Amino acid sequence: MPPEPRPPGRAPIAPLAGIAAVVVVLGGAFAYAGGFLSPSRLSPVKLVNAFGQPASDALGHRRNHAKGICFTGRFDSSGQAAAISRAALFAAGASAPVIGRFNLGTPVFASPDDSVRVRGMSIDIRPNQPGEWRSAMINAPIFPVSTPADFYALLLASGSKDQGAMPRFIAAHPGFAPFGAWATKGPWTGSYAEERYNGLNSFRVTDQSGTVRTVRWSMLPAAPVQNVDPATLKDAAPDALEKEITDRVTAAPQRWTLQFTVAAEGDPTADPSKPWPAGRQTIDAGTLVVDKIEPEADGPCRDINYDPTVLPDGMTTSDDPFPAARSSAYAVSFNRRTAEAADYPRTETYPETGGTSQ
Ligand code: HEM
Repeated sequence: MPPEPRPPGRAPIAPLAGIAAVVVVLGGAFAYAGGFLSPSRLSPVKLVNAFGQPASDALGHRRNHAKGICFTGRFDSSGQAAAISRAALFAAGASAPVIGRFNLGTPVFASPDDSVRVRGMSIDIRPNQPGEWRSAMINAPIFPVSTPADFYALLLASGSKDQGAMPRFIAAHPGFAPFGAWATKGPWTGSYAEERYNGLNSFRVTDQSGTVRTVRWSMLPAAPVQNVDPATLKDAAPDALEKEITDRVTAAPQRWTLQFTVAAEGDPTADPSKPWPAGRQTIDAGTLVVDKIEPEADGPCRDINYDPTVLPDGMTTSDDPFPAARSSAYAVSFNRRTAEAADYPRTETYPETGGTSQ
């Protein structure tokens, strides 16, 4: 049936008002999500901005852990973690390719290798089936703060020109002391290959029967650890760590054991600044084998976002608030650096990622 003709002079107000209402609601939702309606709320944009603006020659790089080098290899499961997680990559005999990145915990891309205390390892395990797992770990044994809000306060204090800002932060956050002690008095190594990398955040794993446990994990190096005087690192070239790991892996693959630690009742699972008591159950889940190093500019890790919430079936986030905060902050950093890709051009396209993976 054809529609009845509308009486002359009467505009279709109701449909237009409906569209306007939808636009207002959507605009409000975006403003809320962007933090414009609550300027005091900690947003991912504020967190990322707190790392500071990159120098012009650092555009296109990560907003933290900006300096790094790519590796590829594989993860060979021991089968032992199948007892706590049904994730396919932990099944006995499973093996999956890995794209990873050794990195330094600094927003300053041009930092000399000896000047940065925190070293990181990022892994993206990609089985040939659903079940990808990404993790970004550091060599510190504990995190400096308890909450994302305290991390924001730490970034503001450490970036402040006010000489008193850090002492005031430390006085107001006594939980910072163990990290401070590690950072100032802990041992140094002369190689990415000799570091133990710790996930620090707590996650939950679910086994085949549906039982849920809370875990943290670490990568334990197979290479013998030789502690060095940091003063000797100062005499080395600014990119000495990158050259050393390239030479070492060219000579022989390097290995780490992925070890899970299972929380007991009452352990502080929501606070990565607090270690769990010694003697907790540990499970050696398998071996990470690193067999190739590539410069980041043309390497397969450059365009990966090592978002810690990319988890396979059999692993989920826990009551630890950091992974969600990290996920949203990493997305902001990823979006900025990929939008600046022209400032950090590739010299070739990496076939596996096509240069556009996330
Ligand atoms: C709220 C807390 C945190 C914030 C805001 C934050 C922020 C960031 C940002 C913006 C990046 C760059 C991401 C990219 O462009 O892809 C990054 C990278 C990284 N972060 Fe965090 N981070 C936090 C906590 C942590 C924790 C707890 C760890 C270790 C346990 C960690 C380890 C790393 C590592 C290893 C990388 C390098 C990842 C890569 O190779 O792409 N971060 N972080």
